[in-house]
Amino acid sequence: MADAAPTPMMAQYLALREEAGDCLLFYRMGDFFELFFEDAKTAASILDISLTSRGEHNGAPIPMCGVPVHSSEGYLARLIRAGCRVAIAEQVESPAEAKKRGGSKTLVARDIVRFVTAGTLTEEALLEPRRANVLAAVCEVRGVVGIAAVDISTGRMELEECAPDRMGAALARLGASEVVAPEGWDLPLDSIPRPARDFASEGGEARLKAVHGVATLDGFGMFGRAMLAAAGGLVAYLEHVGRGKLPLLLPPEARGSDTTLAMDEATRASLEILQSSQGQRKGSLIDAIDRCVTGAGARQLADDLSAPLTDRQQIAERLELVAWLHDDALLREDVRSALRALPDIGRALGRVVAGRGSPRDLGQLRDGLSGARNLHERLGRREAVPVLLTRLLPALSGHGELVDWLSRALVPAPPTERGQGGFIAEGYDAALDDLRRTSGNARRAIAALEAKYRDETGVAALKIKHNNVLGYFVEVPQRHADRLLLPDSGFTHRQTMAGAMRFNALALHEEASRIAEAGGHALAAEESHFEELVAAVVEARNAIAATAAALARIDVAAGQAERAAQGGWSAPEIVDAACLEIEGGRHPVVEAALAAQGERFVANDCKLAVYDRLWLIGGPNMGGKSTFLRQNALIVLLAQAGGFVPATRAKIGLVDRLFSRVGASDNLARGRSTFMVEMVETAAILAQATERSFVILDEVGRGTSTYDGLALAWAVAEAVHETNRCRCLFATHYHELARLAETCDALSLHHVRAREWKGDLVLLHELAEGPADRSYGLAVARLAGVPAKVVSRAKSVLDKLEKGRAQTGGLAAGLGDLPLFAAAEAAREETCDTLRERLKEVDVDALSPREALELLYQLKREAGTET
Ligand SMILES: Nc1ncnc2c1ncn2[C@@H]1O[C@H](COP(=O)(O)OP(=O)(O)OP(=O)(O)O)[C@@H](O)[C@H]1O
Repeated sequence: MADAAPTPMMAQYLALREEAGDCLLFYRMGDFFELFFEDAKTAASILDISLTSRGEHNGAPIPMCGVPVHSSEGYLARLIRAGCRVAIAEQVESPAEAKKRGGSKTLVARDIVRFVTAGTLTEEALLEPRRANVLAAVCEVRGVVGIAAVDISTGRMELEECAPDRMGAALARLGASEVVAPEGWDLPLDSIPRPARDFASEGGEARLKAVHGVATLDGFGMFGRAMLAAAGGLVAYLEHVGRGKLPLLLPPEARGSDTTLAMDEATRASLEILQSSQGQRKGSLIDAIDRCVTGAGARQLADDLSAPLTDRQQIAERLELVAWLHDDALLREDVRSALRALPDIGRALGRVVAGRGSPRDLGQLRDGLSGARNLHERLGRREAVPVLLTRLLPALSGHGELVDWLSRALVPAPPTERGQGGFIAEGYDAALDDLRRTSGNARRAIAALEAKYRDETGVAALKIKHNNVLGYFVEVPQRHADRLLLPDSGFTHRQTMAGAMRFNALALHEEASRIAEAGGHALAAEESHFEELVAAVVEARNAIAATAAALARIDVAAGQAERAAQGGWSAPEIVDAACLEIEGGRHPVVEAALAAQGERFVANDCKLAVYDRLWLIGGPNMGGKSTFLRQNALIVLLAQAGGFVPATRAKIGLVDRLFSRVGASDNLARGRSTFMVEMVETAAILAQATERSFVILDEVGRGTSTYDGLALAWAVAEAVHETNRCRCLFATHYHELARLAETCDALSLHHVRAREWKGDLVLLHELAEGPADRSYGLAVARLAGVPAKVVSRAKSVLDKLEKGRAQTGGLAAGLGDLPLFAAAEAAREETCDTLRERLKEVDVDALSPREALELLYQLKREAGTET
């Protein structure tokens, strides 16, 4: 049977559906957004709303679900969080316009007005106040990866270039909620393919110039080809989702890859910087640090912690500001309470520029900018102001005219809805005041009419009411209607209701028209004022964004100072030498968790130097090894982010790259076994750590058999010591590794202390010098509640094993005569050198093809046997 021709509505729907691509289609019908077919099934199951059906398509019922327009934001938020993207199809003409266009049966025209995607949100309700929302575009140009990233809720845009193998780390730092990349390219995980032609450097450059109305980008910085290509892809995608309308984009900043402390994805995850291993903010570093009083401050702090600095001067400037606010508690509280009152002007600006601003957003800009001006006055009066603050201060003022204008124009608390008017202040526009007066007078006149009609008719229950169908009308109870029904009563019957009758009257009609007319004109006047104010804000967008950024930076510093004061933290000293001297160091997250249970954290020292750069740390399970490793990495990170650190004293030699390989993190979701992940990450460390890096390695080799594990741990420790020569803390359960201290002169042995007392294990969480005397695995097992029978059986197995070890010399028995790592390397180098010598001697031109082949075989044989 041939398919029936689709109804006009179905045809319209299907065309829009096609255009929506892989997004869900929200199809506007009256007060609802409706979803059909597969979209309906997906949305109904995510939103947990009922799935119904409406009409038929090709003989089958069409699945349908819908959400009310007025509460659609909440539903959108849930769909976006579940990983969906949504195309919004609105009615783009009124039913009256449709009728005029094509007769009474004409379908209202609809069009996709916008795509809502995770990376392109601006609505307050859809965004988390304390988290940036980043959209990134990546591509590769001649072996260089370009990354463009923007937080369109605030317009901040940055461009970056890196080698292909550093792309993962760069994307991990950005933590983008959406990534686009050219189709056909080997796409990074979960990215959205976009047409490759969008990612052209010339096109990107032209787009950026057009957006910012400049003839050259030189004023913003130096941008490589790959950066511009990525920017092109980013702007093109934004044009696509906004249907040609671009959101707020501030001038791009180039972020050099060596200006920030490099950390790969595994390191970020294991240090739990922005989220805990469970994927929540609770339990993360930022959760333990963040004392910002504004959302913008919290977002800036997240950015700082994701990208600590490597420039000593810049770090020192941030620290100076923190110290200034730390040392003066009154000043700090003053600044914080001023900031606390300020609305999020960065995001209000984003909405206004994107064309989705409300009168409330303008009100927020007025309050935020005038608050910034006040803060400027207060801080500007101070003497001996830190360098960073003197640079930030000018950005806090300078909006005088705009603030005054907004203050005059707006009511104190403007509404979010602008359709109803009522946001322009009285006294701002005399004509508007007149219109309002007219409609106000007319309202009063209507009240007077009601009294008059009651008098004339003698019906005390007479009321003048209003609805959208009849407009204004007179209503009386049925039993009093007779008098109004008389031919000369002056009233015309309109409607009979159960128990009541409704009438019209000439005078009432006139007053009603006056209200309607004046009201309409008043709304139009307010609308045009709104547009004027929006234009002024758009004009000043870069300066407003600079104010928002300055406020955020001050909030971060004040928050860091507050955190330091609460925890007794200290200002780190940043130096160039490759040292790491921490006295009384603590782990901010573990310490807070212990404090919540009324327990005390034991502070520990760490003292690494060029001549003692690798600490091998042993000791019982649960003894605090991992905690110690991480706390030192976190202290480095916090210090280079420009904040105080949880230690009584810290002297930190600048670190270029930070690596953390902690615990056997399962990554089964990615289809790799625990051990494989461990080795991949270890390989990355060995390949990338430099003499300026800091590495923490926790139980490398644990994920495989004892011999393999020990052998790998041994070789990795040696390589780190001899080749990478970085500062490193290495926790291990292999006692045998202690023998490395005999050959590696910059390696020393340490352990976390424990004691057995009356058969119970007491963990002291205290770091001490020297090798661990023994392991306490069985005692820990008992502590954990492993049945006594099993523990005692394990004890007899252990006794046997230990007896065996005593006889054979143990696991590492044969290692005494192992040549040093460096010596072994040198031997390998030597064989390479003999080959090199042989090759040097060959006169290629004098060889016949046959001889050449012969020689090649011979060289290959030698290389094979010698290595
Ligand atoms: N310095 C400390 N002061 C007080 N308690 C601590 C300290 N360090 C660790 N702890 C406590 O001990 C627990 C275990 O610490 P951690 O995971 O660091 O031990 P570990 O030696 O690495 O153990 P394993 O070898 O089993 O991985 C922590 O969760 C914390 O409660």
